[in-house]
Amino acid sequence: MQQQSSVETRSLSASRAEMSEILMPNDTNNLGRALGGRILEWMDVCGAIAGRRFAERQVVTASMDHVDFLAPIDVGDVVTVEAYVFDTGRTSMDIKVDVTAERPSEGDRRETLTSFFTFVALDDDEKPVPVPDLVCDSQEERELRDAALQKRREHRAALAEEFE
Ligand SMILES: CC(=O)SCCNC(=O)CCNC(=O)[C@H](O)C(C)(C)COP(=O)(O)OP(=O)(O)OC[C@H]1O[C@@H](n2cnc3c(N)ncnc32)[C@H](O)[C@@H]1OP(=O)(O)O
Repeated sequence: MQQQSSVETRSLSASRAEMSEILMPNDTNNLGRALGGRILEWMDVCGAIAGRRFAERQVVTASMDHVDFLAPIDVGDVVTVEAYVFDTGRTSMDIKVDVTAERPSEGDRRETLTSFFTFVALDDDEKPVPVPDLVCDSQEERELRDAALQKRREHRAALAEEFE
């Protein structure tokens, strides 16, 4: 009889999260541009949703990588945050979070920043608990996973070079 594996798995798609906001005056600095902290908050929330969908547990942010704000986001822009799990440890999940901004009337959509978060799943006693293994069932999922692994490697190598 064939032995069944008891390792729980979950697909990358199961983790995907997306949220959009209109950048309001309350979210801006005195130049009418996005407050960096507000964007980081939305990234943290979207990343946590991806982690909770994947782990089906409460999660906490353990870390986030360096962030570069590549382009301004102006009041009235539609800000979209997207996140997915691209790697897993025993109790931790690495999550890529991308932010784009757009003026629908102008038909543009700008990449404004990306970062990589680590979230840890917690059990009912708020202790780290194992997460499912990530599986990529489709070509699209494999490409998303590989793109995230590659981009994080590049980010970290560039940072290491900068601080040498
Ligand atoms: C200040 C704030 O408000 S931060 C925002 C909200 N976040 C929080 O409140 C989380 C506060 N931190 C914590 O509760 C704990 O440090 C935890 C849950 C993240 C980790 O707990 P620990 O007791 O260190 O657990 P443990 O050593 O077993 O590590 C658990 C996992 O977390 C990972 N981990 C722990 N610290 C970090 C870190 N700084 N960066 C990335 N991963 C980390 C470990 O590598 C391990 O992963 P693995 O199981 O996949 O191998």
